[in-house]
Amino acid sequence: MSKMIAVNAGSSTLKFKLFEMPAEQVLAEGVIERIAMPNGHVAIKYGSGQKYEITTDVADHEAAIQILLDQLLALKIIHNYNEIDGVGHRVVAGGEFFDKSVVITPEVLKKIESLAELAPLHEPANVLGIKAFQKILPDVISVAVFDTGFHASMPEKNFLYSIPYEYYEKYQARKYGAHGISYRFVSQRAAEVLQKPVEDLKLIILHIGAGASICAVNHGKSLDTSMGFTPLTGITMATRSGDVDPSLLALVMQKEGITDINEMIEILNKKSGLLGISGVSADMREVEAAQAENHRARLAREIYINRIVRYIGAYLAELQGADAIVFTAGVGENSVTVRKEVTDQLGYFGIKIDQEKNNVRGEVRDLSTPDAKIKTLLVPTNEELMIVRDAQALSQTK
Ligand SMILES: Nc1ncnc2c1ncn2[C@@H]1O[C@H](COP(=O)(O)OP(=O)(O)O)[C@@H](O)[C@H]1O
Ligand SMILES: CC(=O)OP(=O)(O)O
Ligand SMILES: [Mg+2]
Repeated sequence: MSKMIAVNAGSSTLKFKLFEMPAEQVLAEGVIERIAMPNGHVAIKYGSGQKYEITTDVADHEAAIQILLDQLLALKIIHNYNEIDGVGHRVVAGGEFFDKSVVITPEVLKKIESLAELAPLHEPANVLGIKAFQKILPDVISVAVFDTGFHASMPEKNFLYSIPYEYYEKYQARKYGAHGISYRFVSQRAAEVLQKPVEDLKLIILHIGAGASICAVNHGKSLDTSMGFTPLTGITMATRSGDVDPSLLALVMQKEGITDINEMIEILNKKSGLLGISGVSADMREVEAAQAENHRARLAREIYINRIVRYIGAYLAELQGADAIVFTAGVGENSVTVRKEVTDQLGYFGIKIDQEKNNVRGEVRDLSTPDAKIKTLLVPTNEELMIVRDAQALSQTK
């Protein structure tokens, strides 16, 4: 028996689960959310039902990692870091270099650091997490589990952009997608709910959190996904723009006196999406609360819903139908109204949910009406379980 921890740094959150392995028993789990936003929040469950919760501003991911390390000891979840026998880290971008989970050696870490431009909001936080744990546990196995790995199955016609081919050959300029750890978990869990082998299913999974993307999963494999070279494109997100016409950037830069393209891309990453449209918040809960009186908050939600509907339509065409659409991640698991408003627009395809069944948060559930042609499922994601399983498997081969 051993204790292994899974560390999952998202754009607005740091999540962790400490497992007893190989039993996969969760000894403690927690989330530090609203990182770099007002009213950050820390919630940790541990022991026999104990809870630790505080509201405190969390400046950045470095501060979040420090809170995690401090609370592991302060709450006596462990008495000494040496009780941890292995660490698994979510790493968002593996490029074309990593299509599978790997043990983090100094060379691997260097390679991950060099891929930062493929996930500018995430990779630096992932690297911080890796280094922080390596510092306190230098002799313990540490494993990287990549978000892009699941999308290695995408065919060329889907991952290539319609730009000169030589850019792909020279710079691997292509779509990589993200949220693959989540898609791997959710597609398997959805297959269990549908009581069919995943190989027999066509699924459209909506991973909608602060970062948000959609994946067309054909026979258990990623066929296409909405995020691109970086996790910036696709649908509207908390602070990210999703798809925009790049020509627009030249105009905005010229008018606003922005001379550095990276500054412009940072605006698309950090000041756009729900935040940029509504001017209220990046947090869907606050945008929802404001929409009754605030036109721009309402508009932000309408655009958010529209982009999801648009991609579902595209993926229904690409997959030539689907067995189910599946909601997951922060918004997908918790927002009854987003699920309602998305599915309300998909009746044409035979997607129909029961509003009573939909009145739920964070539980596995089939939301469909009996006459729905395509099912709608709610499947909470569990990226940490996927991470720890890979860490455990690699620790056996070490
Ligand atoms: N009850 C809720 N209603 C609507 N949105 C919610 C609710 N609870 C959480 N969220 C949204 O979930 C998002 C966080 O999603 P999550 O997947 O945990 O984050 P990350 O993308 O950082 O991994 C936040 O932007 C928050 O607005
Ligand atoms: C890739 C990505 O956007 O991740 P998250 O949703 O965790 O921010
Ligand atoms: Mg996430």
